[in-house]
Amino acid sequence: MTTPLETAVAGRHRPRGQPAVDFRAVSRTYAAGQHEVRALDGVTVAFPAGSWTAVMGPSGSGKSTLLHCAAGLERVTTGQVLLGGEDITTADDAHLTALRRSEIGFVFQSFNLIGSLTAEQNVALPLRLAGTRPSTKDVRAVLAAVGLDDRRRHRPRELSGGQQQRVAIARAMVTRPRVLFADEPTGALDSTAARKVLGLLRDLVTAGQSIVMVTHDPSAAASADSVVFLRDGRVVDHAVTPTTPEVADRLARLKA
Ligand SMILES: Nc1ncnc2c1ncn2[C@@H]1O[C@H](COP(=O)(O)OP(=O)(O)OP(=O)(O)O)[C@@H](O)[C@H]1O
Repeated sequence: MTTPLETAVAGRHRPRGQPAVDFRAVSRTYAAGQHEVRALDGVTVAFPAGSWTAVMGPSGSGKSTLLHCAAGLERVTTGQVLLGGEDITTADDAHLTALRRSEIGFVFQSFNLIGSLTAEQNVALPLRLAGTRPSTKDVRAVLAAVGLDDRRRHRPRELSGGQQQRVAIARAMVTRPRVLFADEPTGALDSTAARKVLGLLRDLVTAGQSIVMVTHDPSAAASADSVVFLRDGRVVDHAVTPTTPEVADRLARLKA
């Protein structure tokens, strides 16, 4: 029998051997007065499909920039970013917008739900923005998949932080994205709610979803399949299924 989570993930982007996101010699610089800040400095890294990768590093190491470049929210200065094998660095703005709507889901630390809309209406929003008439069945299925079927008429203020983040994950998943990007998804949650959100992300990966997550929290990173460490805009370390103390230790060494 297909579980609600498997239905939410769908077979559209099941792993086909190629990375979900592939960075090839990517640099991103920003002008800062007379100077130039090199937020990403020749990053070559592949984020495997059907896998959950955490990105860690000291403050200012380029984590958010990497996530934004991967999700097509920001353009790279040099190098290539391939999303499901397609080079998005050459895409024009219209194509990039279309890709963002259909191929990418984004979850933020602060949930970013619309306060005047119910959970159901928030989840339906990406479909409306994409010009599709949302099917009540699809919206309910994805809310059921995150365990919030009984909260669909609630507005964000009537939900706990953890429930709001699960609505945000449902909203990101409703378009069945190739990659789910998460920027500190547990940063605003207490440890119980954080564990539940991390458990949900694990269930999504088990159902075939690709996830790239930025976090400062070693225990959140240890929930992922692998961890990529950045320092000064460069990939400097990589760990596969590390424990929380191993992640904390490697991070401490980067900050030393
Ligand atoms: N729009 C911008 N204009 C100028 N400099 C920027 C801009 N965005 C980021 N930077 C700089 O690029 C570098 C990397 O920033 P980024 O936000 O990617 O780091 P981060 O690892 O996500 O940091 P944090 O953990 O503090 O969120 C920093 O030096 C930052 O000041």
